[in-house]
This record gives sequence, structure tokens and C-alpha cells, in this order.
Amino acid sequence: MLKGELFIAGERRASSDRFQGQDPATGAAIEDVSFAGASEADVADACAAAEAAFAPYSTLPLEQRAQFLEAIATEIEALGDALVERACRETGLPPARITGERGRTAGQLRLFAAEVRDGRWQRVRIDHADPARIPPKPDLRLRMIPLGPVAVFGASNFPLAFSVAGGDTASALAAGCPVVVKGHRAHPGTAELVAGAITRAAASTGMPAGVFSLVNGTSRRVGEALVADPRIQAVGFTGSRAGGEALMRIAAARPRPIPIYAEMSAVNPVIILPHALAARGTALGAAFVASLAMGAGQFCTNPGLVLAVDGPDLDAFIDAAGTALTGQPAQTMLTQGIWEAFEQGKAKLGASAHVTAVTQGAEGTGPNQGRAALFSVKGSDLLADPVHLHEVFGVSSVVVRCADMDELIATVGQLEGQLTATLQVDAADHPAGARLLPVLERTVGRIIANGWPTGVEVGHAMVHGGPYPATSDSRSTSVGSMAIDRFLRPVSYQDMPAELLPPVLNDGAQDNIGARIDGRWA
Ligand SMILES: NC(=O)C1=CN([C@@H]2O[C@H](COP(=O)(O)OP(=O)(O)OC[C@H]3O[C@@H](n4cnc5c(N)ncnc54)[C@H](OP(=O)(O)O)[C@@H]3O)[C@@H](O)[C@H]2O)C=CC1
Ligand SMILES: O=C(O)CCC(=O)C(=O)O
Repeated sequence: MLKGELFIAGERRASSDRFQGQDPATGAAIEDVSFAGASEADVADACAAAEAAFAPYSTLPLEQRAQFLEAIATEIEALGDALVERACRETGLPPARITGERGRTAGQLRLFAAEVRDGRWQRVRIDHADPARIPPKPDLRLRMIPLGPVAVFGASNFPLAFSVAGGDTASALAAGCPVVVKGHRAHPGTAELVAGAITRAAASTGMPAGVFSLVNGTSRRVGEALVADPRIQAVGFTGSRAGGEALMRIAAARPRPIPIYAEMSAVNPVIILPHALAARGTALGAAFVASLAMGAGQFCTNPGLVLAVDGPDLDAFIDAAGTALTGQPAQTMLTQGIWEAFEQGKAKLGASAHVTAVTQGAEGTGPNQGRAALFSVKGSDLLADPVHLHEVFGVSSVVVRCADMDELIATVGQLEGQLTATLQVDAADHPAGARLLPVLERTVGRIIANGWPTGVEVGHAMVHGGPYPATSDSRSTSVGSMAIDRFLRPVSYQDMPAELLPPVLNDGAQDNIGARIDGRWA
């Protein structure tokens, strides 16, 4: 049963500052329980506990850390239907989606457990001393260590996989960092259930209590205080550009600034090359709308921009996409605020003198139901008004009619950073594709051929990131095993006596972890 309490270092804590969850499908408060909002003192307690947990947690045998991650996955699965029902009620997302997301969340935790055991993430390097060299060469040994306590902001649009026990939390815990989560107000009951699962897993595997805390907030002060707290050493965030940028400013203004990994905003261009457009434009139109409308368009990877060379083939694509989109029912969006932002985004696009409204989906019949929309604009006008390129979070996209390939490539080269770019490309398009690839590599984190950007595989070779403003740091990914790197930093030990060295740096201690020894990979 939900209690509506905070989780501070393994203890539940009440508060007189309360808020209600909302059912976006009815627009009404969910009355069964109200939730505690944290005070700044609660945030400080969670951070102090995380700092106290850092030394014991980060120095545990890796096997124990891996077992903790696996226990979280098992505890989340054990929540059963109650978790699915609560998440559906709080988000308006259907059970199949939430069930799939629960599987992904557990899978991510197990992936990071395997990564912890693997040990290669420590990236050991050893350069042996050469006292005979002039000047003498010192003995140098390097490994990656965890940064310290990490703040994670749960995302509204993935109440499980990008929230309390989502990818940021899993990768930070895998790196050896205690985590303080700022829960999203859109799914407080879901957050409480998952926080309970993590707390039980921490207790059953003998973790220090401060390894995990969850604070919710009725005011922005909670998130602000968390990022400003001197004990927090890195931040993971998925949400709006305004929110991410506000937190970046706080992180940078600290007496000791810290890295912030904020995933913010993208329009994820889809580029349909001429031969692909001629051969399969109609089929592409329908498939594009299926990707666009998935999850009420509430994905950071949503295809918000389609670029192609103008002509009858593009008309056929737009006709097919328009037909598919007109048949789209309005879908319940995650929160009233997100629905309002969607309506405003579409209105701003529609008000642009350069934009043509192609068609709309069915009108909503209840609160917070987003009506799909498709627009078009000439390539030469796309950059005339920044509003054409703003992320409109929901089922909305803009088709760009380019005069020719040169204009298309030049336009793509001027886009802001993106999470993804998608190429629809047939064999005869390969020369044009080869011209585009270097431009896309500069702009995006993942380039997809003949697929769609929604649906992110959780694996070892995934990059879910990209240049600003897709993320605040293009050198990293928030999905896949490489996400652990965000919460690590290198330390070199020079001429350190063997007894003082971390065991993994002693000679012969690197079996199976791929160390670089005297320049050669072992
Ligand atoms: N590209 C993407 O991946 C996503 C983009 N979005 C975009 O964000 C919009 C709003 O969605 P939402 O999920 O609520 O995202 P927000 O960025 O508004 O909020 C995300 C989290 O950050 C906190 N936060 C936001 N701004 C600040 C601030 N200035 N100071 C401290 N904390 C802050 C929020 O706390 P609090 O609740 O207290 O404000 C919340 O916990 C959507 O309409 C969409 O445009 C949303 C999700 C994913
Ligand atoms: O589909 C995914 O895994 C990524 C989605 C994401 O990061 C987002 O929509 O915010």
C-alpha cells in the first residue's frame, strides 16, 4: 500500500508539505493517497547519507555491487500488476507499454550487473618504471574511480526506464555512486513503489543505507537544492530544455562545478533520399506516422522533421502520411502541462508565415488528449524562424520540401545537435548518403538507415546522446553499458608501493579485464 512518504537512506519520512498524483485521462486528482514534498533539510539529509555511503559502497567487492543491481531488478518484477496499474493510471500510458518498460528496466539493471562483474570499465593502464631512462621514467598505474554521490531527475515520459530505477540510476550505482533521485511529480505512486523495491534490495544485499534516497518536491527548490548540494558530484536529467539549462547553470555556478548529463530536446530529422522516396514513398508515409504517433509522440527520439527533395514523389509521401495521420485518434498525454506545451507548440508552428498545415488527426474527446498534426515548409524557409526547429513534444512533425540535394545537405548541416538522424536510402542513393554521413556525424549521436528513430536498443554499442541541445555533453550516452563512463573519472598512482595500490592495479591482477600494460593491450 502506498504511504506517500519520502525515502531517506532506507527510512521512510513524512512531511506536512503534500501533493496529489493526477490521472491525466480524467484530469482529476488520484485521491487514495497524498505524497510528501521534501524540504531543503530532507534533501541535505539524503545527500549527507549518500556521502556517508560513498566510501563503503564504492569499495565493496564488485560481485556484491552486481548482486545489489540484480536484486533491484527482482524486487521490481515482484511488484507485479500493482506497479503496472499505478504507472498506467498516473501516466495515461497503456499496460502493454508499461509492461514492456518494466522488462526493459529490469534488463538494464541486469546489463549493468554484468558490466560491473566484467570489470573492464576500470580501464586499467600500467606503465612500468624505467629508472635507467634519462630522465628516469616513473611507475604509473591508472584506473577509473566513481565520482561520488549522483543526483538523478526522473523523466516524466518513461516512468520506469528513465525514472527512479532507470538507466541513470542503474549506471550510477554500477559505477559505485550512491544515488539521490528527484522523483517526477507526474508519477509519485510509481516512484514510491520502485523506491521501496530499491530500498528492500539494498537491505537484503547489505548495502549502506545512504546508497539510495528518493525526494519529491512541490517546488523547484528541491531540485535546485539537490544540484547545488556540495556532496553531489554529477547529475543525470531527462526533460525540457528550460529545465536542463536551469540545472546546468546551478551546476556551473557551484563553488565546485560538477558535470551534468542533461538530455533535453531534439527533432530527430528523417531524410528520405530520392530513390527511396520514388520507390516506396507511400509505404514510408504510413510507417513514418506509426513512429511519430507511438506513445502519443512523447519520445525524445520522435521524428519531428522530415527532409526530402520536392516533387511528385514527395507529394505522394505527404499524401500517405496525411491519410495515416488523419486517422490517428487523439491520445492522452502525460500531464496537463505537457498537453498545454504541445498545444502551444503546434499553435506557434501554425502561426508561422512559412508553414503550411497539412492535416490533423482526430479531435480529442477528453482532457489532455493531444491531437496529431502535420506541417510542411520550404527548405529555403526552414531556418527563417527558429520556431520551425523547436521540439514539439507530441504527435507533430514538419515536412521540409528542399529544392535539391545541395539545399537538403546544406540545411541538415545547419541543424542544432540531435539525438538521431534517420536515412531512408536505396542502393542508388548511396552516393548522396555518403555526402550526408559526415554532416550527420557532426550533428547527431545515432544514425539510422531504413528504420525509425523511436525504440532505443539497450546494448553495448548504443549511443543515446548527441551534441547540444540534444544533450549537454555529447561525449556520452544515457542508454547502454557505456553510460557507466559518465560517473567515473581516472586516477593515476605514481611510484605507489604495492601495499598501498588498489588491488586491481597490482602486477598480474588484471586477468580478463583488458588492461593496457606498457602500451600493449593485454
Ligand atoms: N526531450 C526529452 O527527452 C523530453 C522532453 N520533455 C519536454 O519537457 C516538457 C515538460 O516535461 P517535464 O517532464 O515535466 O520536464 P521538465 O523539464 O519540466 O521537468 C523535469 C524535472 O526537472 C525538474 N525541473 C524542471 N525545471 C527545473 C528548474 N528550473 N529547477 C529545478 N528543477 C527543475 C522538474 O521538477 P518540477 O516538477 O518541480 O518542475 C522535474 O522533476 C515537455 O513538454 C517536453 O517538451 C519532457 C520529457 C522528455
Ligand atoms: O526510447 C528510448 O529509450 C529513449 C527515450 C528517451 O530518452 C526519451 O524519450 O526521453
